[in-house]
Order: sequence, then structure tokens, then C-alpha cells
Amino acid sequence: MPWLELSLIARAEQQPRVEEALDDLGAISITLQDADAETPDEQAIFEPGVGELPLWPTITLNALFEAGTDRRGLTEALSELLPWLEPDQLNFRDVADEDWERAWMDQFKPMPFGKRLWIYPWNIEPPEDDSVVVRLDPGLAFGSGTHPTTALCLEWLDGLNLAGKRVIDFGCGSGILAIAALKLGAGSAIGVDNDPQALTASADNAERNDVADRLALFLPEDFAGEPADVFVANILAGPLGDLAPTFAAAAKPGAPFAISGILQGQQDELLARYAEWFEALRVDTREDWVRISGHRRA
Ligand SMILES: C[S@@+](CC[C@H](N)C(=O)[O-])C[C@H]1O[C@@H](n2cnc3c(N)ncnc32)[C@H](O)[C@@H]1O
Repeated sequence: MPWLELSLIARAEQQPRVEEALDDLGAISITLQDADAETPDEQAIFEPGVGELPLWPTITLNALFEAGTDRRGLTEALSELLPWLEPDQLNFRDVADEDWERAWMDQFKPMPFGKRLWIYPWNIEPPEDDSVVVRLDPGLAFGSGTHPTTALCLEWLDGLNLAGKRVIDFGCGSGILAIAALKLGAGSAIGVDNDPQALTASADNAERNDVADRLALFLPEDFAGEPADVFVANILAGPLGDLAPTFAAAAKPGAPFAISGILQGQQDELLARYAEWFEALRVDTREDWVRISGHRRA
């Protein structure tokens, strides 16, 4: 089940706000349809941003998220952004791969993060200079650097001294954070994801960046072992709350840690929960998104 589709019907005047909320929550693709359409011609799919806005009175919005996205977390986050929404308006289904899902990759350009780090699409040759470059094909996994939460985590990694460190990236998606850590000097990294397709994408990207021998990849149920020197997790607020004890066990005393995937407004509950195991907590934001960072208590 490579993708999770979330569909909901909105009135025409609600559509821009719903679309913005779905986008903020990390939807990889959003398409629109006339909710009252009866014939196949009338059911044509409309891609926002292409052509004119539809004038239908009621609109079905179909948003695609990566497989493994937490449905409950998504429902909660959407209810916060759109308080008028009833949870039973939301329909989830698993959908298969299709080529059009990669169309967004045309938007994928070289991007700088922090002082040294660059993310390059795999098919663009980087210049030969001192910058630290990760060459990436996210494939069908989340994590190209274009999402604010990924950017927050990349900038945080860029600001650390990672020389020789062992890093855990929980919810690794394309492997972008783990591979960036390795390119920034980490000695080894562990990527964990509950979507097997993400682990495949991470392995392919590690090969592409000549770090495969230093990156170990696990499903959550297979993940155990020595706590790490540095811990990063970019998932949604719901699972971040649930997984706090697991993360605490996976970070050495004193280890720098960062979590993201948190919407503005969701941070206070997580700060309270994480304070049991982590200290020197701080909050940084980008657009509507939050990163919490700090250190594992000694
Ligand atoms: C928002 S993406 C982050 C990808 C990448 N690390 C980045 O920063 O761009 C979250 C990833 O976490 C994975 N995920 C979600 N819930 C998880 C869980 N409970 N355990 C492990 N992985 C999870 C998803 O499959 C997805 O690949």
C-alpha cells in the first residue's frame, strides 16, 4: 500500500483553506473533482494551480500522503486547522503507485540548508567545491527537503558537530536526514521506518551517496541496540507523543535530539511529555511547522 489517500467534500468557498491545510500537513498531491458530477466527463480531475479555479458548488478534494501516515494524527491535525470539519467527512483509502505521483519531482531543484549542506536532485551534477552535497531521488518516499519539517531537521543537523557520531533517524522516509548526517561527518547512522518502501528508497539513496556501508535500516519492530549520540525524528505529533519513551531509550545521556512534524499549536503537549527525558528544550518554527530540540537528560 504505497500511498494513503484522504478525500473530503467541501463547499466552493472552503476549498482554498482546505487545500492549504492539506498542503501544510504534507500532502504530496492534491486533486479536485466536482462532488456533484454524475457523468465521466463531469468527473474530470482538476489539478490546483493548473488553469482556472473550478466553479463547482461542492468539491471533492483528494490528497495523497505517504504510506504509513498516521490516520488518527492526520485527523486530529486537520481538525485543529479546520475546526468546522467533522471527522466523519474524512475518507481514507490505500492506493497503488502511479506515474503521475512523481510529477511533483519537476519542482525539485538544488536547495541549501544551514551553512554547508545542499540537497541535489540525483540527476543534476553538483559543482566541485567545499559544500556538503546529498544527491537524492526520494522516489515514492517522503523527504526531498522541500517540506518545512525536513528543512528544520536538515538545518539542525548542519549546525551540529557530527564527526564520528552515531545518529538515529526515526521515520527516515527517503533517508535524507540520515544520509545528510553521514555526509556531514557522522561515523554511522540508523534509519527506521514503518514503510518498507521508505527503507528501499533510503538504501538506494545511501548507495547513490556512497554511504551505504555506514547506514543500517530497520522496520520499527526490528530496531533495537545501542543508544545513539544524536537522535532525530520527523514524524507527526501523534506518533511523536506515543514514541517518546522509545526515543528516550534510543538516545545516550547528553545526546542532542530533535523532533519535527509538529504543527504550530501542538508543541506544548509534546514539550511537557518530552521534559521527562529531555532537557534544554527549545522550539524553532518554519511556516506553520515546529521543531523541538534539546538534549537527553544525563
Ligand atoms: C514526514 S516523513 C519524514 C521523512 C524524512 N525523515 C524527512 O525528514 O523528510 C515521516 C516518515 O515516518 C514514517 N513513519 C510514520 N510513522 C512511523 C512510525 N510510527 N514508526 C516508524 N516510521 C514512521 C513514514 O513512513 C515516513 O516515511
